[in-house]
Amino acid sequence: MSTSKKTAILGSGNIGMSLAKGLVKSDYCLPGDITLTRRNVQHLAAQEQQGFKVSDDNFAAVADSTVVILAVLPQQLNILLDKIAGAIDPARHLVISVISGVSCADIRAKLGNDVQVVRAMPNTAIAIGESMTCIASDNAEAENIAEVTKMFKTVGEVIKINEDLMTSATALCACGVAFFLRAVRAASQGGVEIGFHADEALRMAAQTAKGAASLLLELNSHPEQEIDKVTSPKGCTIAGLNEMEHQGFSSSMIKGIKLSAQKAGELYTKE
Ligand SMILES: NC(=O)C1=CN([C@@H]2O[C@H](COP(=O)(O)OP(=O)(O)OC[C@H]3O[C@@H](n4cnc5c(N)ncnc54)[C@H](OP(=O)(O)O)[C@@H]3O)[C@@H](O)[C@H]2O)C=CC1
Ligand SMILES: O=C(O)[C@@H]1CCC=N1
Repeated sequence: MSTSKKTAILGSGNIGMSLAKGLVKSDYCLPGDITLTRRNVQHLAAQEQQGFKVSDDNFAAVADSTVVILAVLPQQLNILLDKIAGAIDPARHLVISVISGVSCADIRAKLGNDVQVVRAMPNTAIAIGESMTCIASDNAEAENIAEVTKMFKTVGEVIKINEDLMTSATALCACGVAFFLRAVRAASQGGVEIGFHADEALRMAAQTAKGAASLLLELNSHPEQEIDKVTSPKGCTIAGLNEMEHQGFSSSMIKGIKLSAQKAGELYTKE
């Protein structure tokens, strides 16, 4: 990949914008290095004010870039690929796709067999540099994989996985943000029931969740190891925890993740 940071983010919705914000916040590149596209370009006025280039012309955005990030919905992809195919130069462009359920081979089938494609599965915490991003490719050169890893490492953690695990990564890490947020919301609702105002309950639940996750990451320990330290014999933690398990807490999380992974693999229809 060229050392140029000129990047086109095609499809600047929730994840495309989160990525753009994160890359600029981490000083990976400048707003002016990034062209954001969407069809309703009027919604990008604020980003234009911040120095990003904005456009509804995907072909021109690709022609002006070396890195092309695909960030539209799976059902919007084929129309987009048909539009940009003529602007892609395999010798110049690296294509990165964050789209769920679409393989590198699916993208090459539309853009040409020589195009190097890397799939990346970030999550919305990328906007604040806290993403868990999984990357995979079946044909990109080591140098390009290294550059994509560097890019996403500026905005969180990166793991390289086999492409056949990308739909699983989508469920666990990308959808996972929503799953953990719902858990935090539920905890805060419990907090209101036992006496706290909603705003303080939410703050308390969120910081507690952050601390719990940090224990695992910083001590490299297992959840049950840390849980054992909290559950005093005959105490209130084990009483609450066991009641949650009787109500299916772990089971519902596991079943939800399995269904999400299955659905992630069914989002794209080849044409
Ligand atoms: N949201 C998330 O947390 C994550 C999402 N993903 C994946 O990222 C992709 C986008 O998801 P998400 O951001 O949630 O969806 P959004 O609907 O928020 O974003 C999609 C964007 O694409 C734009 N768009 C649609 N068609 C075109 C086109 N032809 N040219 C340019 N822009 C276009 C839309 O704007 P307009 O209608 O104005 O064109 C919209 O802003 C999906 O494939 C999803 O699987 C991956 C990881 C995490
Ligand atoms: O809900 C979705 O389909 C996308 C993919 C991962 C996160 N959001």
